[in-house]
Amino acid sequence: MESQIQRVRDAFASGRSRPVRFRLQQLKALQRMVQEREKDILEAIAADLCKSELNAYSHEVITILGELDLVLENLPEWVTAKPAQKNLLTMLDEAYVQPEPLGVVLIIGAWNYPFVLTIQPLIGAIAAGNAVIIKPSELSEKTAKILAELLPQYLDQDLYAVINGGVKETTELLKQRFDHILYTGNTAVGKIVMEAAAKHLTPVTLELGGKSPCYIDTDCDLDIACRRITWGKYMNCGQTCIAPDYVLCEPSLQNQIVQKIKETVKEFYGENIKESPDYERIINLRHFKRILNLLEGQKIAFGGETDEATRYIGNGNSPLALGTRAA
Ligand SMILES: NC(=O)c1ccc[n+]([C@@H]2O[C@H](COP(=O)([O-])OP(=O)(O)OC[C@H]3O[C@@H](n4cnc5c(N)ncnc54)[C@H](O)[C@@H]3O)[C@@H](O)[C@H]2O)c1
Ligand SMILES: CCCCCCC=O
Repeated sequence: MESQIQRVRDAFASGRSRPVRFRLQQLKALQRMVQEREKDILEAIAADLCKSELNAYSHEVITILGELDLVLENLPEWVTAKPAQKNLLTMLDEAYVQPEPLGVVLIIGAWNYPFVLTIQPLIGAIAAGNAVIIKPSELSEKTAKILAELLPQYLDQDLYAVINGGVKETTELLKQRFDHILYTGNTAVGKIVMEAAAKHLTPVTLELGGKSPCYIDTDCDLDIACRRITWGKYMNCGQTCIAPDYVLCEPSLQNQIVQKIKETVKEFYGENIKESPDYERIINLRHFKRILNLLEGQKIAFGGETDEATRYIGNGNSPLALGTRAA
């Protein structure tokens, strides 16, 4: 691992990641990879999360193509030096702000949107002229595998390296010095990443978890509110960082909200949700059991059917639909 990182560091030191022309060329190669290998990418995401082709494309691929278009169009302007305001100390100088690459960047991806959450930071890191070590989540193993297979076929192999592995490998990686770390995942591991980075005074960007409550007021349009909440909660079977976690409302609205969400779920996924091609599955058995534990002792409003073999939880990984509590 150390020699792999040293190879990436040497490639950065060679200076070839810096010219804007090179960055644009690498980003176009990444764009080509997504376009040419779309089928393989969608298959890998589907295998990890049981995502339909349409969902995998609209959740993950379309975002990346949009990000690439944005960066390809704007990068030349973004990297141009901008005049800086002068002061007493710099009044005789030519003063400007010039964006510079940081060096070797570590990207640690998460499993819930395994392609977009790994490739989006990669686009930014390449655009800024950095070299990159990419560590996809080991939980979404098919996507991790396809990234390790495809990226070296399209990108400079010395500047951008994929290192796959689990906690052991990530722990080893974090002992090394990086110039920036971008991590997406849970808060507990976020603290581990920040502590490891602090040892080298490495700056970090941490995209962590949290709670996303919804509030439905008495003057809301209930149909629209319930439709939007259902969409946000059931997308990717609830496995989205900003999926609604719970709904706060006047007690008088509770039954109507549960009823409207039930109806919307049926409209979105049909009578037999288990057979719906649009309804995903929980990423692994550990998370499946964790969610079942959360449901223990709760009042189930509707659904609740489970199938451990396929990690199916009927009507969603969703206390909203599965349980209601009076305020
Ligand atoms: N803010 C955002 O944009 C965003 C996006 C997606 C997910 N999330 C949050 O991420 C969380 C889900 O992610 P997760 O943590 O389950 O993903 P995960 O299990 O895939 O872990 C994330 C990464 O951390 C590494 N890792 C795990 N344990 C480690 C350890 N002990 N030491 C070092 N590295 C370790 C893994 O190898 C993986 O690459 C949720 O809380 C979700 O809300 C946030
Ligand atoms: C449509 C892209 C959703 C990305 C969500 C990231 C958090 O889980």
